[in-house]
Amino acid sequence: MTDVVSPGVAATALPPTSRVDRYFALTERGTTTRTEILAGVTTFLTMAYIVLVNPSILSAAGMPVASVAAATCFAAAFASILMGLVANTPLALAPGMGLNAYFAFTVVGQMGVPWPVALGCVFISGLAFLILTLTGVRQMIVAVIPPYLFAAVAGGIGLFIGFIGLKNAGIIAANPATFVALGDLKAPGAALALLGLAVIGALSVWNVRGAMLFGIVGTTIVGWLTGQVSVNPAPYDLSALTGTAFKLDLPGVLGLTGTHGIGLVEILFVFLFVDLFDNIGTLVAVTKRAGLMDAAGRIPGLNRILITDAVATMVGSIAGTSTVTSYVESAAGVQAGGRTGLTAVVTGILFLATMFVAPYAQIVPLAATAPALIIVGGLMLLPLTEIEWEDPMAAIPAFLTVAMIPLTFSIANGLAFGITAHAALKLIRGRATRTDWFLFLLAGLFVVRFVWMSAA
Ligand SMILES: Nc1ncnc2[nH]cnc12
Repeated sequence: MTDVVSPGVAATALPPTSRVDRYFALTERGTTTRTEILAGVTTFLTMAYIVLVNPSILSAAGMPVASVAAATCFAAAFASILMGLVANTPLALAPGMGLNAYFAFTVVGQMGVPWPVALGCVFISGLAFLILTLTGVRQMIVAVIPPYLFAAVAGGIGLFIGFIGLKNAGIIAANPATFVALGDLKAPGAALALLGLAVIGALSVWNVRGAMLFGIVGTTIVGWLTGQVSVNPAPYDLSALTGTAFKLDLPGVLGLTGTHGIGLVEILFVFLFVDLFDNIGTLVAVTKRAGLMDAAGRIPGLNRILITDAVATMVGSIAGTSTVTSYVESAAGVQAGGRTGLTAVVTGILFLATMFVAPYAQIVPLAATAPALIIVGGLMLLPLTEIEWEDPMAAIPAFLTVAMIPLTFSIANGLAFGITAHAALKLIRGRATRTDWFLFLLAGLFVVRFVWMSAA
């Protein structure tokens, strides 16, 4: 997969009529400005839930909700507009589900890293992503990871997100005998979340654009009517929007030594690898659906897309949010006819406009964002269908990856189990080759990590 198309190259059958047409190659790709605008609005509606859900997750790390909402809008706007202008692809971006949970619950919650330092880690992982892409090392890494592990990580993250949603809703609860059990469904929060689940589910099966967004807003209104939501009508202070901007602590990252030393390597590794996995998986899914892949199965402008992603992650961390990634929801815009970067630019402009209502994100209760987590989690299971489950060489590492991510509440553990099992089975089956040295290096590091963790 290499960079084969530049934006603005327009070998048209019909002469392009405007500069916009020439820049985005609208006529060449058989689309119009109107179709692209509609597609951009469609993508925005399907992914706008992140403006409410991301702050609700990152607030678990102690980050201010209004500021994270603003940072989410800004990062999504910046990244989507850049993607449209630089890579001319109908791909919108935003802070990714999965890594936001890893950021809040594992890095800050379990490892005790302060959130500004965690933002510093996100910045460095974005920089590393950029360097790996520019030097071609990324291609080498992708080559040693089998496609089924990409799929398994995506599915495992889907279960992880769904698990967090069910837990946030109180639909499941801790149980000393069985670890996890059914929660009290009559509790107000659980009942409200179940209602939200029903509403989003119904809107989704009716193919309503913005099902997720309307479901969250509708659930919040019901929560308000039933006295579960306190709405503070005071006008908001615009300075609240900048509570996370420029707060990243880079020197603090270098200070993560001692007990955090090995943790730092792991944090950077997970941020980097999951961003890489997320992007490649999403790109394949969306460009395939848009018919933008070339005959050899290559993604046009791949390097530009990944460079944009890396820069977006760095800018997002400066604004105050976890890793920014290409959104699989962009497929909705593609379904609506979007074929060029103009679609992404329109989505980005809408995110920019949303920034000014960001402080109201605080009104939305956990019970209203939980149903979105559950449904997004379910949708992220789709890549699991690509795994050859009848082949134990694939099924065993894939299952370990899928199971360990939610059950250990850690993407890192799932990655570690999957990659180690893949390497071990390759060795046992006598299929290891010299070109697999990087795979075995990774697996070796994971084994050292497991030994170190159990000794700690
Ligand atoms: N991590 C992620 N990757 C791709 N699409 C997403 N949509 C929401 N979160 C996503």
